[in-house]
Amino acid sequence: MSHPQDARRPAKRDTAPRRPADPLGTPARRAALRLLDAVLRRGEALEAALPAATRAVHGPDGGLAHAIAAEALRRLGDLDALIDGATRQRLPDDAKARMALRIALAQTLALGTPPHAAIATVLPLVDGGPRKLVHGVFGTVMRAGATLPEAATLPEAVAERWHAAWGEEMVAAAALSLATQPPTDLSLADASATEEWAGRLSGTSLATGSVRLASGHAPVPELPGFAEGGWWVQDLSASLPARLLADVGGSTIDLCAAPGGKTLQLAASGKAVTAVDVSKSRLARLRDNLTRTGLSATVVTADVLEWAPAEPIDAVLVDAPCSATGIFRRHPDVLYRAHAGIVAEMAELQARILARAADWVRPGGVMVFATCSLEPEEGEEQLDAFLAARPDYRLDKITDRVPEALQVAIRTRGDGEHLRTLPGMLADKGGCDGFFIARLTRVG
Ligand SMILES: C[S@@+](CC[C@H](N)C(=O)[O-])C[C@H]1O[C@@H](n2cnc3c(N)ncnc32)[C@H](O)[C@@H]1O
Repeated sequence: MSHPQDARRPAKRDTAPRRPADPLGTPARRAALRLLDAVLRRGEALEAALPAATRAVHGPDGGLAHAIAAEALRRLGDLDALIDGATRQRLPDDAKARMALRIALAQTLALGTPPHAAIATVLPLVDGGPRKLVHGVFGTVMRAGATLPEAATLPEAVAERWHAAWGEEMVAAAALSLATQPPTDLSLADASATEEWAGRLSGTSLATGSVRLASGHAPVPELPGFAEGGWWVQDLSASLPARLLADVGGSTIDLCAAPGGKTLQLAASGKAVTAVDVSKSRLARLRDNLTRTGLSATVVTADVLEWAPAEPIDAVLVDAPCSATGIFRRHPDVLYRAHAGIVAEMAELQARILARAADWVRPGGVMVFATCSLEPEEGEEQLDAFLAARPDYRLDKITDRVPEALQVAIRTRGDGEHLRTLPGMLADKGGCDGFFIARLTRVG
């Protein structure tokens, strides 16, 4: 509604200096800058920051911005070493000039963008600022014929943490896999058709019910079988928790279920599954996945710290929220967000969820606990604390339930076993995500 006095007011002059229109290609780089800023300064997840950061760009530019930001994060340590080697005074970590250089160099050195296109599209990001410096440093790095090392440099804090937990070899394997585009694993709705799907998709199979596609395949929705719901994307490691429940009948609750990779697996094996998650948006993706695959599950939107089933249950899968450092190959942003404080916070939440879920299982029933984390606090130490607090639970032996390709991940603890997948496992076949998984039976 207009104000009655509007007519008498002089029109407000826009005195803010106008930015010249961006040249072609720059909006994608501006969006990449917003993404890096969201992850590195505000600690947001790259995927969560995408909608806001790419709102102003069109068509394939959103995908390009995502690819540039992900590659810059994957290679951040290496790019920064090149930048620091070409500047007399160290640029602050969050300086716009450093961000612009990371974006330009990630494109030329990792994505194959010609240098003149990479720098021309990035310079407008520092208009009215250190344009000359950015141009000069980029030129120096290019003239020196810089290339990226075979293994990526991990953030120092992460390398130290993992060195202390898993040793030098694991850190070297993680650095190598960070530099490599991971393959895509698919879980199949019909495990008996594994060979057929491997053939149709030109993939290989490392385990029944799973097909691996080398990186560089067509976009997922365009692959044969996506529309008809024959499979869904899920790393081989992530398929292990549901495999451990294959022989357990009766009612199964998939706790922290969205977007539903494990719910689909459980439903495909014929189980009556209740999928519980607190996130409405992630559950919407779970519902879409159920519709696409023609599988069914009861879906509950609830906070598991408040919700409880009406009756004792036969099996529960707790795929608990965690730091997600085990999936750094696909989500390199976790390496910059999951600091020690987050790990401790997540470990505490997991302990609370486990304690609740443990009370719902009937004697003789089974609980599987899983996290996609490479932090012992969210795996081995969590299991130790649980077993110390709950003498009514026993850690099961799992060898018979684990596909041969991943038996290398089985570790013994007392009379039982758990799974610890690490970077470096299956390295010659494309590797696997980092997971901790334990199966426990309620004996009391
Ligand atoms: C590791 S992800 C689950 C992945 C899923 N199981 C799959 O296979 O696709 C963890 C999930 O826990 C959910 N979550 C976190 N805190 C929760 C809570 N208090 N109650 C219910 N769900 C929660 C998150 O929304 C997230 O979807």
